[in-house]
Amino acid sequence: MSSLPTAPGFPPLRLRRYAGFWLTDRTLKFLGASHARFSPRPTDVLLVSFPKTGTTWLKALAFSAHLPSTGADHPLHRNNPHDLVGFLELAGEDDDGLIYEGIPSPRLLAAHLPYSLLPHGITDGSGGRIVYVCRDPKDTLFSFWHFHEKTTATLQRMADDGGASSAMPTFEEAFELFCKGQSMAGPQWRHALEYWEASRLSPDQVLFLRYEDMLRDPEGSLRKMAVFMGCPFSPEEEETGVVRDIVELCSLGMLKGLEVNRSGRTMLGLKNEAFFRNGTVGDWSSCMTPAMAARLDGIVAEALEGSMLFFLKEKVDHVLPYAFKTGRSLSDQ
Ligand SMILES: Nc1ncnc2c1ncn2[C@@H]1O[C@H](COP(=O)(O)OS(=O)(=O)O)[C@@H](OP(=O)(O)O)[C@H]1O
Repeated sequence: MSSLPTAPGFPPLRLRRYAGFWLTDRTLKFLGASHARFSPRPTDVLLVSFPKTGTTWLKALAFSAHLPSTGADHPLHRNNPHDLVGFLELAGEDDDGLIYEGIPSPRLLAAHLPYSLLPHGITDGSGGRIVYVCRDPKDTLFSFWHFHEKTTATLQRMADDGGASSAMPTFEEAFELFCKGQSMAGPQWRHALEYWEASRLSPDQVLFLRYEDMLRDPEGSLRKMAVFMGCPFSPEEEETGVVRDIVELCSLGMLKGLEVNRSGRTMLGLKNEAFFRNGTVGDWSSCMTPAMAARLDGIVAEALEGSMLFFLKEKVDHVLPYAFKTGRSLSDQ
């Protein structure tokens, strides 16, 4: 680790560049152990996201799709989604590495790791399916900014790197770091591109979703996920409105209002309330000037030029900032 390039990141944690990504010391420290100790199963479903792109929502929806009802005894009424679907990265931190071994199949797990840094047993096609969600980088940064305000102290404790700064950077400073890709698991565009390429090469193994599309059509997105995860809704469930009920239960307004999310903390010590804010598209415009937005859009477009995934500013119902086109592979860049 000490030989890797190091730099400050946003949130203000020391990051090291490894295999093209900026990772925290904590992630790097346990990465090898996570690979060694985690045994993928063909029935696993892994929910992957860059931080602040829809992880919490994806966890709630995927978890609920596996349950028969949304009644008062539903675990989401008493648990934050992060405590129902654990992060794969934590397997390396567990002393005996068995935290996920006791979960019966099919297991539902999550990760913020780039595709190229997932355990090989997952990416070689024998380790189950991956659902990936991506989001407009401008909204991602804005969301991170607000999350950071609420969680600085805990994030620093979690970082465990001694290199964290306690100072809250200005939005402009955070923007500069984000533009350089210096955020947890950044750059975001490279993270998304790896999963986009994997989804094109292996559509049965990787489902690529967009947060903006999920907002526009939550029921359709949930159905798509359920089919992909191997638990499609039956005609009876459709008839009784299960899809609508799950979407309602997992909506931002509903989850945010639950007592557990207003007062509790996740198992990692983060305030539950910090995971729920506005959940909209285009919030970035309250903090980012048009010039800043154009610069970030330009950086992303340039980084992805000629590749398979393009983030473009498109105004289709104000929720489709992306367009995709085919081109050369990431490995060619
Ligand atoms: N249920 C639901 N529906 C829609 N949107 C939701 C939901 N839950 C969380 N959010 C919004 O997602 C943003 C947080 O991102 P993540 O969940 O990826 O955060 S984390 O990586 O798990 O820390 C953050 O976005 P912003 O509102 O833009 O900050 C949350 O408000």
